[in-house]
Amino acid sequence: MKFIKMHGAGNDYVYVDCFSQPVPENLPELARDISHRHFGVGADGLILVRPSEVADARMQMFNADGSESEMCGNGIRCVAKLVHDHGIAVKDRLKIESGAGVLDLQLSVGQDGKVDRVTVDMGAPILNAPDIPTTLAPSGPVINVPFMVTLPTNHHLGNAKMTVEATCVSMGNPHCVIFVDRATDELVLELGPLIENDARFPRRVNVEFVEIISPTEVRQRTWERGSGETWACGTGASAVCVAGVLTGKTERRILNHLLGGDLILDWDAETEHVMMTGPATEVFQGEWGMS
Ligand SMILES: N[C@@H](CCC[C@H](N)C(=O)O)C(=O)O
Repeated sequence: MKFIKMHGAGNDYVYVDCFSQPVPENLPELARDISHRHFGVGADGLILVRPSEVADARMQMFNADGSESEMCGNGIRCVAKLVHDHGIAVKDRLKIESGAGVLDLQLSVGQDGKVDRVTVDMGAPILNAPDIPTTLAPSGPVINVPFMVTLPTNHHLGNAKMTVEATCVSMGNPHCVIFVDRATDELVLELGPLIENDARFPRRVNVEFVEIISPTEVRQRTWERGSGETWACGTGASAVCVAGVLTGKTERRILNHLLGGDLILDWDAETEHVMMTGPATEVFQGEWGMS
């Protein structure tokens, strides 16, 4: 199986072009094996680029633990680059089908004729609690809702309880945004997995810890459902843009600094759609097979 390793702001996936070869079998198992940082290629997950009946291509994505997600913001920018640079559809506007519907993408082509940046119309956020889904409210939006987490008994702080404020947004996939003074390792690496797997999120959740730098600039660290800490999350950055406006902390257009690079987000007041702009990079190509 031929593959292409790509990343968007350091959020790295193994991409498989299923226009030129058959769709591989046992996808959850393949995602786990190929994503392994020591025994595989190493990635945050696996993304298939498949033919679509309604768009230029269809993206199907799996996290590193083999679970399938509806949508990947950094991934869809790389899918657009792959579709353009590898000759599947050489256009500067593309439609890509995902679990969150068919999205419109505007490609920016560098001097070498290859795509270097992509703007994605991420669509309108979903704010109704049962649709996110979360049980933090019976219905309606979840904004700054106190959320108590009990640390495990073997934790160095003991069986302590911590309360954070959760603002929940779905961008096709579920996100819990928590504004903090400092996004420390302790918060991201210890609270992240507890919140991801909390019963109040019936389909688990992606967790964003966000520092406000100014009303137009934030810094984000992400604990992703199914992959752990990643260096960026495009749907998460979009959810943060929406959460910042809902909580009155930021304006509609923000610059978001993530561990692996920057994204620009704009929650359009007229369309209610979130526009996300960021880089897409091809790292290398390879072949995966049993020898
Ligand atoms: N990194 C992605 C999101 C990938 C899927 C996520 N872990 C989930 O399970 O929903 C992004 O850039 O959006």
